Amino acid sequence: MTAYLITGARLVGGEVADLLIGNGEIVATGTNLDAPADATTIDATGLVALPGLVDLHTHLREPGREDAETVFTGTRAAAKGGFTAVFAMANTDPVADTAGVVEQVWRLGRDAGYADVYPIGAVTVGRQGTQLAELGAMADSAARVRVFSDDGDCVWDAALMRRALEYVKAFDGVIAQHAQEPRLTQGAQMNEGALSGVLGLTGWPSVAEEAIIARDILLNAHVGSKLHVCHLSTKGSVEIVRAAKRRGLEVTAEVTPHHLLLTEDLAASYNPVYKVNPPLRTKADVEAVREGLADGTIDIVATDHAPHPVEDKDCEWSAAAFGMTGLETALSVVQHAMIDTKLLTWADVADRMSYRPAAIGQASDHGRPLEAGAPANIVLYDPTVEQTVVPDASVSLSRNTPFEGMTLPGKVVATFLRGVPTVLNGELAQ
Ligand SMILES: NC(=O)N[C@@H](CC(=O)O)C(=O)O
Ligand SMILES: [Zn+2]
Ligand SMILES: [Zn+2]
Repeated sequence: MTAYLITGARLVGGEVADLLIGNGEIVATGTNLDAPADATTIDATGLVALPGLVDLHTHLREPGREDAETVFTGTRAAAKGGFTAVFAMANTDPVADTAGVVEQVWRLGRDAGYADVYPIGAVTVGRQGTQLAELGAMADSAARVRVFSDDGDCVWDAALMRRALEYVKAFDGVIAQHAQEPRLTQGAQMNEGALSGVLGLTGWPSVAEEAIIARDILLNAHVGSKLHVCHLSTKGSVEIVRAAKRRGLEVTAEVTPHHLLLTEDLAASYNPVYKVNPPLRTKADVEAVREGLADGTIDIVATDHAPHPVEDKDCEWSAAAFGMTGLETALSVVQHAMIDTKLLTWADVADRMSYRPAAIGQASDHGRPLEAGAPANIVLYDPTVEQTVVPDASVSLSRNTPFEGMTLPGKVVATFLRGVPTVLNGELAQ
């Protein structure tokens, strides 16, 4: 295994240091390190060194929709975005609701070698919302599932949600909820407000998200388990989570890069690339989720990378699939929305995109400070360059990025997974 000496990197605490990598680990950090003669030196002057990013919410689409993405292509996109671990959502075909399917996804990730894949198990059989899936069998499987979600759909039945929260206590699992009250969002196409009226598109009201979040926080307080809120998108949701945390109630929450940057106005184009669940909201909501992420109310950024093939997006708005890709652009969007606005520091970004998602998902090899003895999961990032987003430059199988044509700051220069480069000089290494 090649040893690497990374020189002159800026660590998240602000200090400039060298990092020596060998045998999959960080051997030493500091200056004038004693590198073996055959070590490959990487000049990281001017680059930020972050712990490998961890995405708690990725759609890899395999099995079933290999025309949109596979574990191989999705983890390549992850590596290009600086991620060393991704949690793969269960809304595949077949649904990841058994030990067999989650083990298959886990193995595909291991064989691809671009990022560690942690399968998320479905909460209910077939994500149908009626009967609990084999949560214990998935937890005990080789994939060691700890995060469960019916994402794409809400676990709407309060009794079932309660039982799921109770059940996962046995193995310290967490239920990640897609908070969407189905009766309030029937046929919903975009954020509900003045604009949805003008555009003639059925609205998805904020209260449909907030009502489920409030209910689940209370349910979880009642049973004493672990609740995680997926892709929180409204000002009211931030206020509910903030109040719950003040009261000492256990809940964690995520926001996507697109909800940190984009607003519902984009729907006026009727271009389905901007159609996503939950929908893009208002400027006030964007400001609130930024503040929530800055003050720790929202724990993490998660991409909700949701690749779709052209035929599912290149159609009339109401017929198009919900979802946007996001792995390759996540760090640049976070720099633009949160660092360049002085709302977060690089140390905060390490916290929101590596330490905390790894802790919530119990990915113990990941989310560790860049110190001697830690697995060498590292991203080297150049915050000084700018790039214009070109969908065809993506290594994902899908092209549905809402950031097309935007010029965003930053570039991932290198990604290391346990000491092996998955990205070098800004390109996939293998
Ligand atoms: N976010 C989306 O708009 N779509 C996701 C499902 C989901 O995350 O709810 C998908 O699987 O395509
Ligand atoms: Zn969802
Ligand atoms: Zn999702």
